[in-house]
Amino acid sequence: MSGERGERSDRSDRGQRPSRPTRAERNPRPPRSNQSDVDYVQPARRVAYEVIAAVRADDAYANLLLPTKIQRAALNTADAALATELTYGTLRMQGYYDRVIAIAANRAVTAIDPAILDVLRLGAHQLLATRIATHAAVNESVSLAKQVGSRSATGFTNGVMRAISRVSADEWREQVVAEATSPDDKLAALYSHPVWVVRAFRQSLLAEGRQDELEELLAADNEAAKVNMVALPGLTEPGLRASLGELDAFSPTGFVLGGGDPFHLMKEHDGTIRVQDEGSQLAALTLTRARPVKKDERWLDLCAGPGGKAALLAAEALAGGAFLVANEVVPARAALVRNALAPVPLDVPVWETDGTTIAERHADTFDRILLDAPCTGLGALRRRPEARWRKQPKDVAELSGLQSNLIDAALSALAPGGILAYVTCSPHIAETRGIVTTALKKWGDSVKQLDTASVVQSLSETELDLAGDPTVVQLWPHRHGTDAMFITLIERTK
Ligand SMILES: C[S@@+](CC[C@H](N)C(=O)[O-])C[C@H]1O[C@@H](n2cnc3c(N)ncnc32)[C@H](O)[C@@H]1O
Repeated sequence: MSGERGERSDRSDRGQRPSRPTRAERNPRPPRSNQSDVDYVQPARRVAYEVIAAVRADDAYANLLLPTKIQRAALNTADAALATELTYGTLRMQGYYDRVIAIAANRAVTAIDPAILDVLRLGAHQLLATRIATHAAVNESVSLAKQVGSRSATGFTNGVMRAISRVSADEWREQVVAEATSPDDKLAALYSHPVWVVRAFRQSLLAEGRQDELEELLAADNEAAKVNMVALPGLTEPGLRASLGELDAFSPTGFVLGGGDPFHLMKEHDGTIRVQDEGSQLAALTLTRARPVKKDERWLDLCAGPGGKAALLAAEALAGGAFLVANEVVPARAALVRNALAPVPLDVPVWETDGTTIAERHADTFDRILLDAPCTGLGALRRRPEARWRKQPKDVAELSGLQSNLIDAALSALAPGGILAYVTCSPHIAETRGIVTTALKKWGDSVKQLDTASVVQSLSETELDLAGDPTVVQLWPHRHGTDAMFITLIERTK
């Protein structure tokens, strides 16, 4: 598609470091009353396009870049919601839309100019998953193509968009399924996940005897996550959660925000309420409430950045009379931990050491350790729309080496009788049960797994539907409405 690789408009954004406004932002086109004006791109669509392009070209994170773009473009509430839906919807369903585009364009998507492919992905989303009028979706996609591609790209975009619009969403699903190369490829296509992720999820569900839930799980990843918040226990009024939203089904500290800007609320309450997934709250509380806290216990959050769980641990340590240390190897993330801890009136040192070396100076020291391990994040795909396309099987292999070293270090740093909570926001077997099995083998009768399911059930507001071996708890978006957090408690016996 050489003719489409022409001059691009100013795409100076660099994703994670949004700094200079783009030319379009500096000189926004005023809305025109003439709908047939093919140059006009509605600001919400432009913002969505710019984020999608920055995610592809600059490895930007949509959840960080989008709010900045929305603010710069001064979008009103309705347009901000539209830009968010278009961005997240397009990025999540990118794998599916690429299959549709390949059929409609009669060429592999790898043969399409990436900037034009972004235009087509955004256009396909509008045609197949929104109520946006066909003419608006087609015309504005062509306008965008004109601005980011060459003259011939305009005709190409027009042709592909019209081809997509001629067939209903249901018929497209049939065509895409007909081209799938295997049953797993069919699931990957329909639910827009990479095949290796589909297989990894099946393995995780299989470990619980719940493999029949696979399609439900894949579908749940494509739903927008609710805004879940934590109210730090002991630092907020008991009735606050109910006054701000709906109480969480399981977490005794959480609620689903009823409306309004969560960050504004967070400021208003001096950081004692903050955005936090319900599963993350359960993970932190599983450690702090596994058994009654004795005064002066020593706690460690080994991989604390950006500090969401550290803040909850600190509130619980304050209530129980324990000491807490937080550790985070990346200095910028350690700064975020300090910010997260600021609302809790407890002196929490924040160390910046490599967690794998923690036992060199602090062996046999801590009564409770949270190891919320660096992981692929495959359990949080609802909230990180592009993550599924960015992660690769090799990431699992790399991370599992680090996870094994961290769990060993954490077990060495536990005092005899102390408890480790090993947690990941990934359900991948290699990052969860695999890591734990290896550590248990290595440590023999010096450690034992605890009945983690009983601990989680005992602190939960209502009973959770948990399956399989009770020494591990796997939460799921489709079953619990949480991220797919994995939690297990291990006690050091000697
Ligand atoms: C899953 S995140 C922790 C999330 C955190 N518990 C929270 O709730 O906000 C894992 C963290 O581990 C950090 N990390 C990675 N390797 C590490 C190491 N060797 N030692 C300590 N921290 C590490 C990462 O920078 C990342 O901030």
